Amino acid sequence: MAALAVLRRSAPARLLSGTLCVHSRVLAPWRQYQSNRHFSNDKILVEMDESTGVAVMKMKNPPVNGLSLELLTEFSISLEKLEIDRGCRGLILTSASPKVFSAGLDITEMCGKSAEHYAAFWKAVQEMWLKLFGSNMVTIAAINGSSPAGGCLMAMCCDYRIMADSPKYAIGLNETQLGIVAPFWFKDTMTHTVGSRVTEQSLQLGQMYPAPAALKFGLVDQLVPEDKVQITAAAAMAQWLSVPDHARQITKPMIRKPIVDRLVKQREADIDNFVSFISKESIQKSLQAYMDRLKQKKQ
Ligand SMILES: CC/C=C\CCC/C=C/C(=O)SCCNC(=O)CCNC(=O)[C@H](O)C(C)(C)COP(=O)(O)OP(=O)(O)OC[C@H]1O[C@@H](n2cnc3c(N)ncnc32)[C@H](O)[C@@H]1OP(=O)(O)O
Repeated sequence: MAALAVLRRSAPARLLSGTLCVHSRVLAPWRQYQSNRHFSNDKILVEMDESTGVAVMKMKNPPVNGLSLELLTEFSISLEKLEIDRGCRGLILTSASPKVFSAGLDITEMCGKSAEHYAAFWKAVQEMWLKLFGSNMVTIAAINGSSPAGGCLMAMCCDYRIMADSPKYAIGLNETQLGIVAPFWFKDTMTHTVGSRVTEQSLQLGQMYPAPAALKFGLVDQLVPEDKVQITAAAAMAQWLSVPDHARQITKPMIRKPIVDRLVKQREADIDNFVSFISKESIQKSLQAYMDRLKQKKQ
């Protein structure tokens, strides 16, 4: 059975093998899911349209879709299920909460916890990135609200980004504003999306771009009225899926595999680096002060 699976694995799956070895389309796992082709965990809701082969994945971690360990774990499991399903060709990633796509990493996961917890958390962040950035499927981010830091990272992992056209919503890698540093693979993802010059400036300043500015820099590909984000994502997906899968799936890793491999080669060192950085007293103080500022903003 395992040998058969290897034989039937698609070429791109082999190209991305290593940590990303789940991309064969040899199973029919919808039989494992509910018959209505919806499946849901606490933090992730997936609706699969069998007629189009498109899955819509909604993050649902109110109030701001903080990327907690639980959400990240459920995300990776759900994505893996879709990845091995031959009937699923495209993924639209969006938020179940109005106004926020994702507030990025859940800061409470990085404050006042043990080294073991930080290591497990960071491994889950890496896993999310490896799976989403390395996906064989067409991936479209339907950004229906603000999307700082880890939220921006998730959107940038996708092949195409559609954002709600409102200056109220901003997107960017704002880590330096928190006194922390976007790791090299966040930086690589942004460079891949908008190029070196914009990335250099954005990362140093921790710049958040209102939607119209994000469009100008190519951080997002399209702006549409808020109530048209989902339907536009579906239309864009249909266009992407009009390209034969095999050709598109061989093309995508030509660009992405070297970026993926950089992290794969140094995953453990990257985890150690994160744990040692985030455990520093000065960094803990910065994060705590940032959380206090977020809370004060409301008063
Ligand atoms: C070596 C490498 C080292 C480190 C690398 C680490 C990389 C880190 C990546 C990250 O993603 S860090 C997270 C950065 N995220 C942010 O800065 C976003 C902060 N949040 C906001 O800007 C806003 O909340 C918003 C997303 C724009 C939404 O605004 P809104 O007005 O709708 O909500 P409000 O601000 O009132 O927040 C509601 C509630 O949620 C709490 N909150 C917000 N963001 C986070 C978060 N990222 N993690 C945890 N909690 C968060 C906020 O405090 C409020 O809580 P309260 O109701 O209890 O007051």
